[in-house]
Amino acid sequence: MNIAIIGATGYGGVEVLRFLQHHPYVTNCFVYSSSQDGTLLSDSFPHIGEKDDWLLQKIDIEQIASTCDVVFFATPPGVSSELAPLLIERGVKVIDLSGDFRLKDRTVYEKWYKRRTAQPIYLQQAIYGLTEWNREQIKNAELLSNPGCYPTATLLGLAPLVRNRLVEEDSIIVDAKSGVSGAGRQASLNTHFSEVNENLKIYKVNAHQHIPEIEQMLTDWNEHIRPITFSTHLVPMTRGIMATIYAKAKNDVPVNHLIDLYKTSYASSPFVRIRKAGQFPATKEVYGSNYCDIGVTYDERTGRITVVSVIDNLVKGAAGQAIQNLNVMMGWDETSGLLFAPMYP
Ligand SMILES: NC(=O)C1=CN([C@@H]2O[C@H](COP(=O)(O)OP(=O)(O)OC[C@H]3O[C@@H](n4cnc5c(N)ncnc54)[C@H](OP(=O)(O)O)[C@@H]3O)[C@@H](O)[C@H]2O)C=CC1
Ligand SMILES: CC(=O)N[C@@H](CCC(=O)OP(=O)(O)O)C(=O)O
Repeated sequence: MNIAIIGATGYGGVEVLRFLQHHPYVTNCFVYSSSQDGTLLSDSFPHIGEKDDWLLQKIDIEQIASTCDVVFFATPPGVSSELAPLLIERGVKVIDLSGDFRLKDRTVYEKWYKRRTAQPIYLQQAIYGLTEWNREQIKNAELLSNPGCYPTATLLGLAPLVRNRLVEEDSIIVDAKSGVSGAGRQASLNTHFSEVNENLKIYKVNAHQHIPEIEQMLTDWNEHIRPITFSTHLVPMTRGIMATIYAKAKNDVPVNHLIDLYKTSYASSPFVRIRKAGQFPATKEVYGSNYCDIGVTYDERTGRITVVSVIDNLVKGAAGQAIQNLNVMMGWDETSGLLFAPMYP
């Protein structure tokens, strides 16, 4: 199988290549760039090593469609909504890491992303790739919309509670933190060293573009869910997301029941690991891996459940989940090319 990566000079794209170069069913990866064609990808990223195939090529839809079976987009908003339809029309499967096809309602996308949406026909065709909860649909996807990093951590943490209607529908609060690689490779004032180092910042308060993506999935699971409070913070670390989630339980629920529920919910999901009672995951415990680790508890005093969900934003939150989805789309073992332990410390 031949794969194309558009946006390979970015953090998400080069992570896709890092995993695919050792994938058992992928023969070749070709890399494309809108600004650096003619140069070697290893000039930008020496860590991946040199290979002639990784000469960055101009984005030429006909050439890509005649060479590749699947195309990954790891590009900023607005790129895949233009280019992906041209590939789909030519019979090529697309896996999009951007938010262009995630929101089904055009007006919601335009409000939160402040830009024009993709064509409605493709929004309807796109399958949302939260692998653990959408495998049946993903199997038949031609256009796969990979979830955002914060939504992945948040939705995996909330799914057992919301799907089983255990929490008050208007009580969900998510306090989320991300490492700086979540903002991509492009330098900016907000992400340069002196702004981030020894600092902790809240940003996009009540205005983060991942709010409607999370609510869309939650209301699919339980139509009574009300708008959530969702806050994002930038932390002086390179990788990692921690979503700390609070919700009011409808009834008292012993911690051991909660843990059993989470373990049962994810029994067939090799990349979700549930901590024992009283234990909570840290971002380093998933660093560089495709795992989502979850800890959960109940506070009898307040009647609230606390869930802590951690991922590596570039792996389970982007490239790793995208490859997990490729595996499901192709009927391969879901873990192909992805089963390795996190790096620690
Ligand atoms: N970073 C993260 O943790 C996550 C990112 N995402 C999403 O994945 C996508 C990629 O993110 P990330 O890798 O971090 O971003 P980066 O900024 O690191 O990389 C994006 C790449 O897109 C390419 N690009 C820019 N403009 C265009 C264009 N007009 N046409 C084609 N290619 C273009 C650039 O490469 P070149 O100039 O060579 O073409 C650039 O290297 C984004 O949509 C992001 O929101 C999703 C989940 C997590
Ligand atoms: C730390 C940081 O800045 N993170 C980014 C994640 C953006 C992202 O992944 O964007 P889409 O999912 O919308 O494509 C943010 O909070 O906007």
